[in-house]
Amino acid sequence: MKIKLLNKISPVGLNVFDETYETSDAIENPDAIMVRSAKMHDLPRNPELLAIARAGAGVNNIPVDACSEEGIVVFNTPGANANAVKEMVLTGMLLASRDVIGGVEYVRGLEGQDGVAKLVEANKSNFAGTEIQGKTLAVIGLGAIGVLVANAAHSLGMDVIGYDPYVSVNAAWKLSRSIEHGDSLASILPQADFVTIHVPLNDETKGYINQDVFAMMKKGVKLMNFSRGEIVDEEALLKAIEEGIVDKYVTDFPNEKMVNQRNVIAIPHLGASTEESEENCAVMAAQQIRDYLENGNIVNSVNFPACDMGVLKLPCRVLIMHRNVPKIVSQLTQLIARENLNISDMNNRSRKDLAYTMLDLDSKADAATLDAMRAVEGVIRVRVIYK
Ligand SMILES: NC(=O)c1ccc[n+]([C@@H]2O[C@H](COP(=O)([O-])OP(=O)(O)OC[C@H]3O[C@@H](n4cnc5c(N)ncnc54)[C@H](O)[C@@H]3O)[C@@H](O)[C@H]2O)c1
Ligand SMILES: O=C(O)CC[C@@H](O)C(=O)O
Repeated sequence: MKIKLLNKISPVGLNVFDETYETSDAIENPDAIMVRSAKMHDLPRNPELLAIARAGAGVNNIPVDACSEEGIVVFNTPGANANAVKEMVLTGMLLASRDVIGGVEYVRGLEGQDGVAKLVEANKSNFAGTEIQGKTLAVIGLGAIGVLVANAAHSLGMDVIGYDPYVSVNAAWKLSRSIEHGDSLASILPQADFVTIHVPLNDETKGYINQDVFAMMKKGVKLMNFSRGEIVDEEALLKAIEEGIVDKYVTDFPNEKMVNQRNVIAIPHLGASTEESEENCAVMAAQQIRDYLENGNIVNSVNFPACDMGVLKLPCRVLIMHRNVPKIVSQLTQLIARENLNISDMNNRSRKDLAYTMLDLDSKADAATLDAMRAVEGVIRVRVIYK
């Protein structure tokens, strides 16, 4: 099996692959791709490609809809880098509260001067600020990262309110009971001294923090964006800075416009850049790819349903990706029955308009049966794994 690496992937993750795998950035016609932030929308996809694993959370760099149409499973690694991002958000809030960066630059500028200790005491008030304890933090998006940030901020003495119209049961369980939640942005933003955004970038959230949303915010708010640059409307942001609504904007997504703006602290996308997080993401992504290539199991996909039949023990497993419409499964099983093949076990799962069927057979399926399955209307891809 050939795994193409589109970004630097932690070697600990690559160790998940045994000697039957080849991993490199130079591979052509891969069976699977491992990627971090590389933009894949304009890259060609070879017909053999079965899976793309995003060693991270955001999948906006991957053409997910096109992959679904081509029967390519897209995985991500939910939660694997959440702690790293949480720590960076806390750093961002502290950097926005006192001018630590300006202060450090000031001290550097004193090189070669006499009386440095006296000078810093005379000028330190230029870099003083406020504490985060006792302030109110609004968390937009209570997923893997939002929950960790909310709980950590609460334990540092902040009052925390959150908003997430699609919050999962799992995330809700993890959220500290002291954290309030609102039913709209308007219900959480007016009282917040700090706002932090933890939502995916998609059609709904592009430009989410716009002029109307800035108008809901308290004057002097400090805004953290460790999600994606495009979630914040930059024109509206610059206006909000000008008007004193936003006191500091801390972003992990610098661009040409943001590199040197007043009151903007731009960090070079370091949210997930820790040894621990890179290892966690790479290991999880590699394990998911291996399980899919070797057993056809789908865990943590963002386009196909979760479907897991464990390690393949029978002679043959047929994997069918298809539309979630009536009569497909019955047609597939009839084709198997026609050849007198026995289905020992099966699983069928759906997600929106896509479905996935796994069939464990007591003997090998012949090429003609597999081709007949491929010809069923609504079938996207048929793959077979032999033991
Ligand atoms: N800076 C970095 O290095 C870094 C690292 C990891 C993730 N991220 C970004 O952070 C995002 C969130 O990561 P996560 O691991 O917490 O993902 P997640 O899927 O666990 O959580 C996202 C949450 O946002 C919520 N949400 C979706 N639309 C919303 C809306 N319109 N309003 C409010 N909430 C909404 C979802 O219900 C979900 O609970 C990722 O999609 C990625 O873009 C950045
Ligand atoms: O891979 C990275 O360094 C960043 C990952 C991050 O943006 C994510 O969405 O998980």
